[in-house]
Amino acid sequence: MLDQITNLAGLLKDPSLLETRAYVNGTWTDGDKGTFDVRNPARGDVIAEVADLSRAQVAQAIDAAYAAQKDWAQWTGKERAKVLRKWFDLMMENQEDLGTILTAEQGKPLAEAKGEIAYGASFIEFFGEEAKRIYGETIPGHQRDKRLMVMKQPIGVAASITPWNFPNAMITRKAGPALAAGCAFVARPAKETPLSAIVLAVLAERAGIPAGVFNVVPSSSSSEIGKEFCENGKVRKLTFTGSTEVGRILLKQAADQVMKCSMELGGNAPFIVFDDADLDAAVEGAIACKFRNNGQTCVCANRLYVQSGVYDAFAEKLAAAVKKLKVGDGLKDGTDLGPLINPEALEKVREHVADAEAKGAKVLLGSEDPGLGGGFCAPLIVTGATQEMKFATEETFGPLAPLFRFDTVDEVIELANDTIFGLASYFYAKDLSRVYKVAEALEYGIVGVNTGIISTELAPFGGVKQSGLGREGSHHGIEDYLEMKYVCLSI
Ligand SMILES: NC(=O)C1=CN([C@@H]2O[C@H](COP(=O)(O)OP(=O)(O)OC[C@H]3O[C@@H](n4cnc5c(N)ncnc54)[C@H](OP(=O)(O)O)[C@@H]3O)[C@@H](O)[C@H]2O)C=CC1
Ligand SMILES: O=C(O)[C@H](O)CS(=O)(=O)O
Repeated sequence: MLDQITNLAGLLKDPSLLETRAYVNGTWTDGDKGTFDVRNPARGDVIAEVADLSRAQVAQAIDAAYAAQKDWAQWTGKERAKVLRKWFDLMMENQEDLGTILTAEQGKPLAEAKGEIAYGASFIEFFGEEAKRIYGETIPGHQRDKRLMVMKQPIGVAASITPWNFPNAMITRKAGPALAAGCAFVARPAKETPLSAIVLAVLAERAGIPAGVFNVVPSSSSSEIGKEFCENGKVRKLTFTGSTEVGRILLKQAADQVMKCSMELGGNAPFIVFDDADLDAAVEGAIACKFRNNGQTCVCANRLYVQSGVYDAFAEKLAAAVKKLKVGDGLKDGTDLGPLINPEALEKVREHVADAEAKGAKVLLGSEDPGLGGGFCAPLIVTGATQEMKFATEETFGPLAPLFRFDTVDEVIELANDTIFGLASYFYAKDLSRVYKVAEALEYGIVGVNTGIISTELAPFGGVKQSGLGREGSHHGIEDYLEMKYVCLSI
C-alpha cells in the first residue's frame, strides 16, 4: 500500500509555502462558502482544505484588480521586469517544495513536477524580459500635416481559468505576459489543484508584486466563477486552458461583452512513424510524447500511425520500452507514471480500450491492473486501431497508445487531419522532401519533427480549428494582453 500524505507541510523545507487561503488585493482571505477538500489522487486522502470563495468574493477580487491595474500600468517596463525576475528567482529557489505540493495534489512524478515548475517559471522570466520591449511605431503620414503613431497599451484586468494537468505552468503562461504588459490578473485554478496556484501568490507577495495585481480565487464552483468573469464589465480579457467543450461555453458567455479571449483547448495529436524513420528515436519520442503526465496533456500523442513496413518492428520496440515504465506514487523515486487525476479519468481509459476491443483491436500490453488500487493504470498499447474507434475522435487523456497502420503519405495525412482538433502533431522521417511536405500538409498549430516534446516558452504554443484561439509563449504571446491604439496627429 502507498503511504497516505498525512502532513503535506511536513514534507516541505519551507512549510509556510503551504497556504490554503485565497489571495485577494494582497490579503490572505477565507472563503465565504467555507472550504473544499483537495485530495491526493494516488489514494484519495484529503491533503488540504482550501478556502471556497463565493461569486461575490470573486467580484471583490476583480474590483481590486481593476483599481491596482491603473498604477501597475504606470510602472515602466523595466520596473515590472525587475519584480517579475524576483518572482522567477523565488520559484526556482523553492522548486523542490513547489514540486512536492504539485505532486501531492496532481499526482505526477516529482521529477516531472519539478520540471513543470521550471517550465512555468520560464514564462515569468521570458515575459519579464519582454516587458522592456513593448514597442509602438510611427507611420509616415498620409497627408503633409499628419503624423501617425501606434501605441501598445495593456488591456486591463485579465481573468484566467486553468486545468489540473499543469496547475503551475498553465497559470504562469498567462500571468507572465499579462503582468509584463501591465495588466492585473485574477486566477481561478481547477478545484483539484488549487495549492499550486496559491503558492504562486505566496511568492508573488514575497517578490513585491503590488497588492491587487495578482489574485488567486479558489472555488469549488467553476461555472459560477466563469459567469462572473464573463459578465463583469471590469474584466476585459478571459484566458482559458481546458477542454474544447468548456471553451465553447466560455466563448458564448464572453460574447455578450465582446470580451477578448485566449483559448488553449483540447487536442487529438497524431504521431506518425514513416518507414524511413529512426525507429529507436521514434520509440523514445513516443514514450515522451504519449506518457508524459500519464498521457494527461493536450499535446500527448492520441493516435499513433505507423507505416506498414515498420509496423511490427515499431510495435515490438515500443512494447519493450513501455514495459520498463514504473507505475507508482509520484513522491517515490523512480516513478515514471503516477495516478490519473480522478476515477473518471481511469474510467475513460477503460472505456476507450473496451470500445477498441469490441471493434477488433487487440491489447498488446497493459491489460493487467498494476495492483496499486486508487487512480493507477498500467500503460497500454493497442494494435489494429481504426478510425471507427473512440480514441480516433476523442482525447483519451490517459496512458493508452493505439497503433494505426497506414501505407502511403497521402493516406496518413488525410487520416491525421480527420479531426475537429488541430493543436499538436508529430512525425518521424528522414527524407527532406517528405519532411517539408508533411509539415506543410498537417492542419495543426504545432508540428514536432523527429521529436515528441515541443514545449518551450520561446515558441508560440496554440491550436487551429477547435483546439483554440491565440498563442501562448514567444514574443507573440504578449500581444494577447495588449491593445493597439492608433493616434492620428495633425500638426
Ligand atoms: N487542452 C488542455 O490543455 C486540456 C484539455 N483537457 C480536456 O478536458 C477534459 C476534461 O478535463 P477537465 O480538467 O475536466 O477539463 P475542463 O475543461 O472540464 O476544466 C478545465 C477548467 O475549467 C473549469 N470549468 C469547467 N466547467 C466550467 C464552466 N462551465 N465555466 C467555467 N469554468 C469551468 C474547470 O473547473 P473545475 O475543474 O474546478 O471544475 C477547470 O478549472 C480532459 O479529459 C481533456 O480531454 C483538460 C485539461 C487541459
Ligand atoms: O495543457 C497542456 O496539456 C499543456 O499546454 C501541455 S504543455 O504546454 O505542458 O506541453
